[in-house]
Formats: sequence, C-alpha cells, structure tokens
Amino acid sequence: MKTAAKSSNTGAAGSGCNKMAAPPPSRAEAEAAVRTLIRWAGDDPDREGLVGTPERVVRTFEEVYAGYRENPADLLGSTFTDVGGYEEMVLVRDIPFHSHCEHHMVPFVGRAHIAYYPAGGVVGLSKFARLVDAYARRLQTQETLTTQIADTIETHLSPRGTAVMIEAEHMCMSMRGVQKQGSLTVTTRFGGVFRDDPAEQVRFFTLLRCGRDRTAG
Ligand SMILES: Nc1nc2c(ncn2[C@@H]2O[C@H](COP(=O)(O)OP(=O)(O)OP(=O)(O)O)[C@@H](O)[C@H]2O)c(=O)[nH]1
Ligand SMILES: [Zn+2]
Repeated sequence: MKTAAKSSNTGAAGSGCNKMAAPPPSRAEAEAAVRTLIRWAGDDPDREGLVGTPERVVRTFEEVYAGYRENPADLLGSTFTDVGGYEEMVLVRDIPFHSHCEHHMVPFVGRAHIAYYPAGGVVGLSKFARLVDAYARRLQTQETLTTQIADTIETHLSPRGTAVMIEAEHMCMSMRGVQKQGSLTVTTRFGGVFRDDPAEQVRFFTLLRCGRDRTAG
C-alpha cells in the first residue's frame, strides 16, 4: 500500500529508532544480488565485460549511500564567534548535490541553497555542503531532504532564521516513466524570521538571484 509510512531514512547513525535493525547483508550477498539484477536485465554476468561489475556496483553503493554512515549533527558541532559581530543573513547558494529517489533508486540531481541568521556564532561554510551530502547520499525524496537539512540547522545552531531551497531534476521523470526532460522540482523550508516575515523571504530570493541576471543567457 503506497500510503503506509514505515520508517525514516535516518539510518544507523541518526535513527534513535528502538527497533532491532536486521543485520546488514555481507558484501558477497550484495554482489550476488547485483548478478541477479544483471540476469534480470537480460545479460550474462559471466561475460568478460560484466565480471567485475557486481564488485564495482557494491563499491559505488558505498559511495553514493555513504550518508547512512554519517551523523549530520556532528557537522554542526563547532561554531566560532570571531566574525566582527556579524549577525546578518549568511547565504550559501548553488551547492551541487546528487541523491537517489527512494521510489526508483535512480538519481535526482540539483542544487541546494541554504541561508540562516546566526545567533551566538557562525558555522564553517563548508559544513553546509557536507550537511547536504550527508542527507543526499541516502534514499530520499526531495521534500524529506529539504526538511532534514533545515531541521538539523535549527536544532543544532538555533539561528534566528533558516531558509532551505532545493532545485532538482529527477531522472525517474526524465529517463523513464513520464519521460519529461528538463522539468525542475523546487522545494523550500522556512524557519524563524524567514517563516514569520515575508520580507525576509523576499530578501532570501533577492540574494539568490543576485549576479544571476548577468550570467543568464
Ligand atoms: N513528492 C515526490 N515524489 C517523487 C520524488 N521522487 C520521485 N517521486 C515520484 O514518486 C512517484 C511514485 O509513483 P508510483 O505511481 O508509486 O510509481 P510509478 O508507477 O513508477 O510512477 P511513474 O513515475 O509515474 O511511472 C512518481 O510520481 C515519482 O515522480 C520526490 O522526491 N518527491
Ligand atoms: Zn523516482
């Protein structure tokens, strides 16, 4: 049944779930599963070009699903205050990411934009890009990804405001199924002053556009 929500994608690192997790399959079992899928696709996993493929696919899984082995909260653990009393908006825009849709396990690819109003310290700018990857490298929906990034910032930095916007193209809509190339999905999540004051949302969108008009074709 499509509406039955069973559990989140937080994985071992961030779950807080009391249910006993099933032991993970061995590497050999994972490689055997890939061999099965190759046969399901209609090819011969023993032919020369495919012999090493199950091992490569398992290695690729380790890379693109590395987020399950990370605790995103750790990334925001240290802040610094020696920034001249800066308390205005900080926007890190155009953070590229790739994730995998949890329905079809094919990529969705896009950019994340993150803004916040610091309160009592700023976080290193690279940490936002790391935070995006920690959640993107899991099986995801774009909505969940957006919410998880915003919630983690709100919980661990307690800023005056948080804004997260994600724009992405879903391969499950372009290479299969409905086959509509180029459509972009946009999701936003606003907290604090960004949620309460529409003028702050306008500032966010204005800064996002800043400089783009010069480069637009
Ligand atoms: N809301 C949301 N939907 C997504 C996301 N990624 C993929 N989907 C959608 O998930 C839906 C799954 O629909 P189903 O009807 O269960 O699966 P399906 O028969 O493969 O659907 P089609 O893609 O329409 O062929 C599709 O409409 C996808 O476009 C996402 O991040 N957010
Ligand atoms: Zn999909």
